[in-house]
Amino acid sequence: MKVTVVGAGAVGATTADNLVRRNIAEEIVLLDIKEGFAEGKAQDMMQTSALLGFDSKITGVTNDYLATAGSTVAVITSGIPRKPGMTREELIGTNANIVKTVVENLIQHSPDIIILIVSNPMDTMTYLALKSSGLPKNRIIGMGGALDSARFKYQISDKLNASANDLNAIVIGGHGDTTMIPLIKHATWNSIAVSSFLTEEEEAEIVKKTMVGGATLTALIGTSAWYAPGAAAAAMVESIVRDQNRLFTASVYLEGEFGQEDINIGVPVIINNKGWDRIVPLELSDEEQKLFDASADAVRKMNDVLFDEGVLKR
Ligand SMILES: NC(=O)c1ccc[n+]([C@@H]2O[C@H](COP(=O)([O-])OP(=O)(O)OC[C@H]3O[C@@H](n4cnc5c(N)ncnc54)[C@H](O)[C@@H]3O)[C@@H](O)[C@H]2O)c1
Ligand SMILES: O=C(O)C[C@H](O)C(=O)O
Repeated sequence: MKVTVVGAGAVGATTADNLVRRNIAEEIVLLDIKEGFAEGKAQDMMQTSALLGFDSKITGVTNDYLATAGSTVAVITSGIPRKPGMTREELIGTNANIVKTVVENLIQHSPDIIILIVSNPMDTMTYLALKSSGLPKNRIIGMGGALDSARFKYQISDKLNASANDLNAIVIGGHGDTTMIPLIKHATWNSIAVSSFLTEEEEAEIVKKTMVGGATLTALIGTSAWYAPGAAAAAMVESIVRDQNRLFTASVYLEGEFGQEDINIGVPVIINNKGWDRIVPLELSDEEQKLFDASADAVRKMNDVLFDEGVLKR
């Protein structure tokens, strides 16, 4: 099984590193537009195999899509990350054309491919990948909710002094500082509602910290995060290639589900070898539905930019 990772920068290389060291795919191709960059990162990772004991093989290439032929999955991380003080949405001007071209190139050599979009603004990039490629909706998945949910669990675990592994908690909606919706009232600690251990103020603090999780790290590091994003992308790839039927929140195309249509946005889905297989129904309170609708409005506004700028035709 071959997996391609496009973009050998911080997130792409971390995704590839997680894939090789955990033997998730036999063959990984790391592709970047910067001459020699992916080749160097791939060699560096291969040189850890004798130390870590994996058998996967990773090859780096400079913009050579022939090398990606026959890939089962591709993870697209190519594009620019934000700097402190920026929003993810400000990246659209540069990243839209990169993502569109990369998708075209991938499909040309791997017509049956499942594509996982990481580049920001992720929900809009996922919508662009779907609309520009014409691929079946189940084969285009946006990675954001898996990361945001992991950050949500981290914040709850920190507050409760509990293991994050004992928590069940998801974030739905757009992958943006103001659009994501951490569902605190649905969160449980091994089936016990976390609300029963937290004050309203503590819950609000957890939700706020989760929503600005990416911005907080960007301010600290000077560029956006990569360890948890890479781990989240690799976990989703694993569920595809090992047909695990894991439940993640992911940005998928809605056709009336959750009261929305013609949009890619984060909802709970099952991920397996078909891509995203099905949406898992979830009852939202009136307040949660209102937040979801507002989040969809904001994502749709970003999607409109694609049409206004002529990247997509109506
Ligand atoms: N969805 C998420 O949860 C999430 C999480 C983290 C980062 N991101 C996004 O992922 C993207 C990458 O972040 P990063 O920190 O890895 O950035 P980075 O700058 O470290 O790496 C990006 C890489 O993309 C390459 N690239 C640019 N154009 C290309 C093209 N046409 N073809 C192939 N490669 C190309 C660059 O050469 C660079 O190596 C950003 O847009 C960032 O905002 C999303
Ligand atoms: O914060 C960012 O810009 C990158 C990514 O979307 C993240 O959440 O880490």
